[in-house]
Amino acid sequence: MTFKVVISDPLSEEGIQPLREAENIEIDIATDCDETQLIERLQDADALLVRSQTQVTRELIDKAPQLKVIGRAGVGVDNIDLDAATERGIIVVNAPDGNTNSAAEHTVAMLMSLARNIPQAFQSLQAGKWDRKTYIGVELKHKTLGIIGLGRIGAEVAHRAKGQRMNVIAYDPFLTAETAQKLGVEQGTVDEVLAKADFITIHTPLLDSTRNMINADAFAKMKDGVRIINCARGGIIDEDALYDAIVEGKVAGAALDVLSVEPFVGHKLLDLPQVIATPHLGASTVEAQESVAIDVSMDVIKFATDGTVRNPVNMPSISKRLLDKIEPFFVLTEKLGAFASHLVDGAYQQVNVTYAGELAEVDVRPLTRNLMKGLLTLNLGNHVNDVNSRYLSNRIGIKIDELKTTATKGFTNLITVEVVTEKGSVKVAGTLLNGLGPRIVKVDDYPVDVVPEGHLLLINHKDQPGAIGRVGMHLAAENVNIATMQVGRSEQGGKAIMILTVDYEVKPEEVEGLEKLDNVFEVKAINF
Ligand SMILES: NC(=O)c1ccc[n+]([C@@H]2O[C@H](COP(=O)([O-])OP(=O)(O)OC[C@H]3O[C@@H](n4cnc5c(N)ncnc54)[C@H](O)[C@@H]3O)[C@@H](O)[C@H]2O)c1
Ligand SMILES: O=C(O)[C@H](O)COP(=O)(O)O
Repeated sequence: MTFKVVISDPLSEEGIQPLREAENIEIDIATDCDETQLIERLQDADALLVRSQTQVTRELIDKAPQLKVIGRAGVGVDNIDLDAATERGIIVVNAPDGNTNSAAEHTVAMLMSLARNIPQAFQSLQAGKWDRKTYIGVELKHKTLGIIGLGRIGAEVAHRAKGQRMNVIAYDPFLTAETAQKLGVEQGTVDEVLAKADFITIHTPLLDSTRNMINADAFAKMKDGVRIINCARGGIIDEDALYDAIVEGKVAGAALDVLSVEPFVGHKLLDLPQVIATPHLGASTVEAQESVAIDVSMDVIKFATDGTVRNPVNMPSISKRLLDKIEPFFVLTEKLGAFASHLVDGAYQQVNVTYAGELAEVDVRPLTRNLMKGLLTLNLGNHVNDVNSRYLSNRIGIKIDELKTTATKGFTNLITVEVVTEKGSVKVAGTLLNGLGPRIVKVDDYPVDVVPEGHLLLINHKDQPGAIGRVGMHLAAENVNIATMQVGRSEQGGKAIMILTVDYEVKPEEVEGLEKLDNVFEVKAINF
């Protein structure tokens, strides 16, 4: 089957070459489309690739029925409705490293242009003037650069600023004293950065918590004559407050690559002679564009090939090292969840997943997401996947606990899921047998050895002579062939279970017939 990729913003031709060369991938370049036309092109699309221009709204996502991946050839994903994507189980990937250098270099270019009035001076020359007085600048050496957001780009800017012999003070909630020391940067609070800096550059994402963070209050805390650079995202600076601060003389100048609404042609800030601006060019270099387009193309190819990606945005990424350890267990976790889902009645309230043995040492969250996918699919359908299983569990109100233990009960690895519902609970344990695949080894208190494949019948009954025979006779009369049988009991003459593998899916009326047999308490049909 062909995997269709719609590209709605201009991407580097070299960068999308891997997609062109990939087998079974069809590319549809939809860069000239309006929204209605884009929705039409998305009807049979599996993936959508964008930059910052296309607004990937909830409405657009809702109207793209086959969409599985949204690729952002760049860093910022504020143009993509991540919640809507997650709810639909659509994985969003970006290219977090490909444009770091370009964005940092652009920031430095803006910093220098701002300090030396280069764009204004050139404009004046173009206007036929030789004005050397108006455009007197300031030096960077020994000035303080305040960096808000010391991630990939912020850190690169810090390196370069040190090269200009600037002092650097930075605030980032994740900045450790050790990293600050390594970068040669003073660590400060936001207020300290605002108060000490001669130049302030912003490198945070646009989030609810960063929207308008540089507002009138923040300007009031800054030095008089401060200069501001924003090559991150429009909306982080309150533009009216910046305008006022410049007009009042508090801020000596601003260099802006981004504003809250783009394109920002005609914005009032552009009328101020202290403002220089570029039309969102931070990532616009040949190198960065090729790199980010290759990164997302490779992730789309990976997704189309094995359903995994390297740079997920709406679920935690899994390092290669972790993936090597946990990948074999995905087949077990999904089946454990599916197995348990067939055994419980009532709305799920609590799910406890216990990991024992070799798994107790690693990050098991991806396995729990996969187990929840298995558990929810029976009732919610096939749109449940590893991306949205946590979201759907939260929405339903299921509390999930992950536990780790060294008590392996003789297995090298053991995963136990306990599902508590309003009507009761069930506990299923499974293991991955080296070379033999997954096995269910315990159902509630009954030790069993079941291969979770094909069509299973789980029969709760009383342990007494003839019970097995009656079930066998009944199924024979219904022409249901038994391939394997497992019997487990907690004590002689007590409650027991039979787990049968049968050749075909058992019909509901056949299940009802079994439940009418003497001393049969409950029958569940499980189909993998
Ligand atoms: N102008 C452009 O063309 C261009 C190019 C690339 C990236 N960007 C923008 O730059 C942003 C940063 O990119 P990056 O690759 O460095 O991302 P990053 O994730 O590596 O770094 C962002 C940093 O911001 C920090 N942060 C978050 N909230 C903060 C807050 N309230 N105060 C201080 N720090 C905070 C985070 O802890 C993180 O370290 C992107 O989100 C994107 O919007 C713009
Ligand atoms: O977030 C980013 O990666 C930059 O803002 C680049 O955006 P662009 O791909 O539209 O140039």
